[in-house]
Amino acid sequence: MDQTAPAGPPSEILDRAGATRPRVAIVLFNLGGPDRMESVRPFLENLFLDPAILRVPGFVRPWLGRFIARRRTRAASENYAILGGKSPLLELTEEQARALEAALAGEAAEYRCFIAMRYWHPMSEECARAVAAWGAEEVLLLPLYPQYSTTTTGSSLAAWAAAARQAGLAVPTTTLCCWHSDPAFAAATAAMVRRAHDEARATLPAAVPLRILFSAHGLPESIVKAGDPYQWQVERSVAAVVERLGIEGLDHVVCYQSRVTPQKWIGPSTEEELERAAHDKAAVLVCPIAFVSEHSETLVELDVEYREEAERLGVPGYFRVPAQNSDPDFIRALRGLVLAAQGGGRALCSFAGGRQCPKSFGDCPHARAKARVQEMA
Ligand SMILES: C=CC1=C(C)c2cc3[nH]c(cc4nc(cc5[nH]c(cc1n2)c(C)c5CCC(=O)O)C(CCC(=O)O)=C4C)c(C)c3C=C
Ligand SMILES: [Fe+2]
Ligand SMILES: [Fe+2]
Repeated sequence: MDQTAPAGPPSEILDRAGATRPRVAIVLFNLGGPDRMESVRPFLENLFLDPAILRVPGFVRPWLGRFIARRRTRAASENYAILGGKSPLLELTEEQARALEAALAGEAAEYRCFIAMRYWHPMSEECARAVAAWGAEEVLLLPLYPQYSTTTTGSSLAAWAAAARQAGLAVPTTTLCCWHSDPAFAAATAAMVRRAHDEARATLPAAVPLRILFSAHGLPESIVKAGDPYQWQVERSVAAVVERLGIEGLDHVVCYQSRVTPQKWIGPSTEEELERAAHDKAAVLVCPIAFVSEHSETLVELDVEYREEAERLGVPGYFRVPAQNSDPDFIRALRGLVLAAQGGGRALCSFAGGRQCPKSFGDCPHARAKARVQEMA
């Protein structure tokens, strides 16, 4: 993806009244994914060499990270082969970027979205150079992870800080660390859940109960015990969506998918919840709650692997809520987050220069968790 922009001086950007408009770069973070089959192994190496992911002493990491990546390559390659030989994550993020720019057109600032993937291109270095070349006067860091984890947002922000320094990018920077309970995000997600719930209900016999499995990416339990706020924030997101749904007696549960290492991960696992649903003779509606784009863990793990498992177990129905992608209500929610951050009305957490998280974003125990990750690096 070519993020380079013709770099004109900021003063060339005028609003309708002829006044200058400040240039604000919005940096969208996501994990990234391989762009062809040959990239699967180096992508996995980047992932498992990250100290935020593989928490072992630094002298072991290069060897162990490459070893785990090599062992994981086959299973991951099979998944990307199902998706046509690459991850769709970059294209979907580019669509989100263009949709968000369109939603912000006509505002008092000139907004442009840039993408920084953590483990495959375009990564932070390339992105920071493009932001500098564009002549950004302000930067807003917006992770496409609603919940903060040291393994995702924390790792991306650390990579960005190093890349921005290297690119000589020294402009005021605001960080939107997490938006797990943002009312517009919750409302957009609830609307998607409701549509899928109604469709599922319409195809099921009245006697068959329907249970919503809010399925989030899992984490090793040790990371949560070390202070990572992710699980707590996932629970907050689910509570906000369920409240918005307002369905009395809604049968729902939070569960965790995508375990990839042998340690103990947080639970219950999505597989365990499929077993429970089979036992209870309940159909399931699976709602991804920590991903806002489709990718291998939704399109393969949820749509192929867990679906087959549900059939094998005799779960009487298996349905899925799509990821947000460029859903207009979701893009409007992102727009609201950007404007609130720029307006200073809901200035952010400790990452935003020591200011407190606003109440609507909940507690923000990130700084402590972040410090621990840096100690391990
Ligand atoms: C110890 C390993 C991993 C942790 C911890 C982890 C956390 C985590 N990941 C996401 C979101 C995504 N993960 C994706 C791919 C992916 N993740 C891991 C491992 C860990 N993730 C691997 C090995 C892979 C590669 C795919 C595979 O081998 O199965 C992706 C992108 C996938 C794509 O198709 O592009 C996303 C997105 C979250 C939200 C999270 C913790 C909060
Ligand atoms: Fe992951
Ligand atoms: Fe925060």
